[in-house]
Amino acid sequence: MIKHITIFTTNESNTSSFITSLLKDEKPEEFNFLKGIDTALFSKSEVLKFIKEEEIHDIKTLTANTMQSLKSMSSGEQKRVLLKYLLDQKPKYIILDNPFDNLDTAYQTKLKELFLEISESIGIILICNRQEDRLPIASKIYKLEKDYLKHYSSLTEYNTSINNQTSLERLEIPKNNTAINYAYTELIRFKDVSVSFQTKKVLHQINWQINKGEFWQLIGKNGSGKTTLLSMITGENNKGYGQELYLFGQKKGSGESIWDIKKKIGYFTPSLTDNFKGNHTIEHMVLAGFTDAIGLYTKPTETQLNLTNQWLKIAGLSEIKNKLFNQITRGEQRLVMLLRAIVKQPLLLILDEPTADLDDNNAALFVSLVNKIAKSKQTALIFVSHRKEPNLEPLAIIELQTTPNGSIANILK
Ligand SMILES: Nc1ncnc2c1ncn2[C@@H]1O[C@H](COP(=O)(O)OP(=O)(O)OP(=O)(O)O)[C@@H](O)[C@H]1O
Repeated sequence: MIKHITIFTTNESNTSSFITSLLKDEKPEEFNFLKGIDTALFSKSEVLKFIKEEEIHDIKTLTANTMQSLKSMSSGEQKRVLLKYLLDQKPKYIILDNPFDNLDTAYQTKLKELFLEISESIGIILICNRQEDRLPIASKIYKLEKDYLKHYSSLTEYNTSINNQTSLERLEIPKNNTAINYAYTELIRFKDVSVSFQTKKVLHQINWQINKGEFWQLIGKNGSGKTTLLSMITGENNKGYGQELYLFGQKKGSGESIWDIKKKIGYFTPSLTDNFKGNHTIEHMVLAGFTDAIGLYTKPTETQLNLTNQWLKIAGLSEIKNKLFNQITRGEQRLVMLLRAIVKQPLLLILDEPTADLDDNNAALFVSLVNKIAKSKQTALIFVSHRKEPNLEPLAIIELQTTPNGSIANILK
């Protein structure tokens, strides 16, 4: 008989080593039934494996039917081609590692239906750290506590075991008197900006103005152009040349320095965490945000030390500030990276799917810190997310809506 299993994880769980153990010959006892059985893995790490294979060995497995490279696909598109490939292999079991992360809500709904449909013939081992991601098919429920699997007899029993701790200390956001002095209201302005890649039209006549201290949420389906839009602000994309794109008052391509722009922007996306080997202390990681360096190479000023410690206190990380980055949990790492991006008090802070792969508790903590930063009005924010994060309080929403000519922008306030 096919088994369907749900394993709830938190950011304290050793999820990746647990998944590796499921695929090895020596499995946790409860999973011995997988021995010798074809088992597929649907996860972000598998996408990365195929990207590497394509880049290093020029092997196009997931993208065999397209000219486009896997790396240049949007994160949602990458997950779609991976799932199609895996299901074509007709596995007996499939491990779904946080399958709904990075996917738009319409596709999440479609996927849930698909998983229910395939569950007739394929066993599903769902690993998820958000409650809303569970599927109504599990015959067994576990929670992975570090490396230990704890069994629950029902979902109700699991639910009552969770303790929610979501508030941050009621402390004031520190003000950095050495932050960039900027006298104007307008930070960024797109006027009828369009972008295409070869024949693919991605953005169509975008009009969007971001003013000082505003809190924006950016939403839109997978592939609608959110990352492309952000990359035009951060300077990683030169499609803005010759168009009416104004970054901090300067027209794109009018001789502005990319370093000057970067100084005014804080940027965070979860994959940035991978750039850090983790052998710096938390305090040093945050301090290094003043210079955007990986480690701390210059002696910090008294003001920088002071600000860093105030931020650590707000995020509740003061007591562990001397721990190494690789010794703390994923949720704590995420908060540290947020502090690192905010500590210099940039004019604009971009958070690209910052809560992906956080558990409910840590996502709520992260969101409450973001709301706090937004309320201080010292920094404008753009928060990209597919999930409806409860309690997120943006001032306005910009939605990219796909059309055959590329996505148009709808401003929802
Ligand atoms: N260098 C490139 N070459 C070809 N197509 C590209 C390139 N970069 C992006 N695209 C395409 O542009 C479209 C927009 O991609 P983008 O990553 O901006 O979407 P997104 O809204 O961020 O998606 P997601 O929510 O899935 O992350 C996608 O269809 C993508 O495949």
